Amino acid sequence: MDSVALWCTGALIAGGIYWFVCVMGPAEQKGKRATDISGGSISADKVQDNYDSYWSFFRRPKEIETKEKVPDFVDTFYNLVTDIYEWGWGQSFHFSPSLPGRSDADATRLHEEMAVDLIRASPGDRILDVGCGIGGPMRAIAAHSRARVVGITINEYQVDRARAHNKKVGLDALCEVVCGNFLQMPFPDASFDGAYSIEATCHAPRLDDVYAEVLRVLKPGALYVSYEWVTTDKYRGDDLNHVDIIQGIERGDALPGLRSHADIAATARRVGFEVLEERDLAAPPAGPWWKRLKMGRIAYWRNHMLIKISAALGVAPKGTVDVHDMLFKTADYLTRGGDTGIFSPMHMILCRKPKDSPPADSSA
Ligand SMILES: C=C(CC[C@@H](C)[C@H]1CC[C@H]2C3=CC[C@H]4[C@H](C)[C@@H](O)CC[C@]4(C)[C@H]3CC[C@]12C)C(C)C
Ligand SMILES: C[S@@+](CC[C@H](N)C(=O)[O-])C[C@H]1O[C@@H](n2cnc3c(N)ncnc32)[C@H](O)[C@@H]1O
Repeated sequence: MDSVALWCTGALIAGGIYWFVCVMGPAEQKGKRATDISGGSISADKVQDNYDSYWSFFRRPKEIETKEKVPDFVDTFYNLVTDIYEWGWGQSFHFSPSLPGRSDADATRLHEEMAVDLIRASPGDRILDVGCGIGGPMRAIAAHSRARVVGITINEYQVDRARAHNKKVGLDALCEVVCGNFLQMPFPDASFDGAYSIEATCHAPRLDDVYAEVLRVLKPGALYVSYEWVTTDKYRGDDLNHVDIIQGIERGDALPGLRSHADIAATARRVGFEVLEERDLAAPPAGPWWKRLKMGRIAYWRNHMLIKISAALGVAPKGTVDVHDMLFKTADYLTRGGDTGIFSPMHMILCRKPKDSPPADSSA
């Protein structure tokens, strides 16, 4: 073998090792690899059909999409994206302000701990996580506060992932996960000492419905904090660029319609909460939450190639390439939402259930 051939063989072997160890191996989250990407609870041969039916929700005029259909559409979305999120982002499916000199993992954890500090959870309290994903926030919050956390998600696949992670890190005694709809929760009235929702209630077709359910299951005097996805006061409905960005965010994130920051406190009061504080956690001097999205562009391209190869080899389900492509475009809309300042994923509202709150009307 001459020296050129030897060189090429060496380079190929080194490249292959790099590929498997650095690229296929540790993605954002240890334990998830490109080869593990599935369609959640959807069988591999149905992923493409489900992706197509996800899009049909947006192709029809809004009026004929009833609010009853939204939870199923959201469930389909999370079957399609959960593995890609976990692989490419981590176990917490939300944003956080970037913190100079701190890692993304630290920024994420501090943003989660702030939620549970705001509701003043103590060891032994029973706290509700409304829309818990695969439980990244739940585990950080249980470890930080020693409160018992019960999470609810509409997506069965997320329940399995969350339970597996809880067990793996020895937090299954503090963390419980339930599959259900947060618009009709399977919990008795006044059964929680506090509640939080992190970037989840934006999926509710009517915010009143989820806030009223949270109010029902809280004990009188208990606190609830929510990080809401909203349009800010910079958003102009007559600016075509603004409308394009917001519609792009809605399509790529399974949102039945983004709400204005001005609607959040009004809704909380309407259902019976006292509003203690309201603040956009993305407002200056907070570091840009979208910085992490911008910096990920090279990694997205690498991910795209990996998914294409996996799909071509029949390892990843057909349709995964389209799902990844949709997320790639969504990252751009979200970044534009951040750059223009017309969108915030962390409009924080802190509420209290009044001490003298009457019991929910069970005859209604
Ligand atoms: C709260 C919600 C989800 C917020 C974020 C966790 C996700 C929003 C957009 C997602 C992503 C976009 C680009 C993907 C990239 C192309 C891929 O290679 C790796 C995963 C992404 C980075 C992915 C990760 C999660 C998001 C940032 C919504 C749904 C209400
Ligand atoms: C973007 S994820 C955020 C998850 C989690 N809060 C986190 O930060 O990691 C939104 C979550 O809301 C859940 N969700 C959306 N609509 C729901 C509904 N109607 N009932 C229950 N969960 C719902 C999704 O299943 C998902 O777990």
